[in-house]
Amino acid sequence: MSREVIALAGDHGGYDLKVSLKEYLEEQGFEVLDLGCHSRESVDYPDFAHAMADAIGHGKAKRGVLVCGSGIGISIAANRHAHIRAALVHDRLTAELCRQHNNANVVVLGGRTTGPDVALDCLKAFLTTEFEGGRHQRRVDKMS
Ligand SMILES: O=C(CO)[C@H](O)[C@H](O)[C@H](O)COP(=O)(O)O
Repeated sequence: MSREVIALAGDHGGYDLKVSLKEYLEEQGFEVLDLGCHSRESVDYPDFAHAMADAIGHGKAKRGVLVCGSGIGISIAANRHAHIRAALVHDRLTAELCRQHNNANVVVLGGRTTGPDVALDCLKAFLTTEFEGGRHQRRVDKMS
């Protein structure tokens, strides 16, 4: 059986967190499409948000994880793409809700704002929580 591909990208502010999330995803058996960045050297977060949107838009992955310093800039950039529903989350509850109510296809974390243990908990919730559909589907449909 083929492994699910999870796309992963972020800027220098999220680099350390990206490394630990990548390790977790690989341990869990996911194939990680690492879109960079690949060091702590300063880069521009929109480049990585757009790379994520391209990867999902071209069917290379269905779900993705973005990280920057706060998670804010990279969320704004990613959500400029109509097919992306990127949710900046800060705890398990917001990570669950972004799936249950918003059918988020990208979870966003802040490497300078969220500790690694909480970030990992958010990622686990994002990966395992189903969209509830129903009234939420109607609202998601109205976004596009
Ligand atoms: O986009 C952001 C804030 O909205 C991210 O946190 C960036 O990682 C941050 O702006 C980068 O800042 P730096 O001073 O260039 O490291």
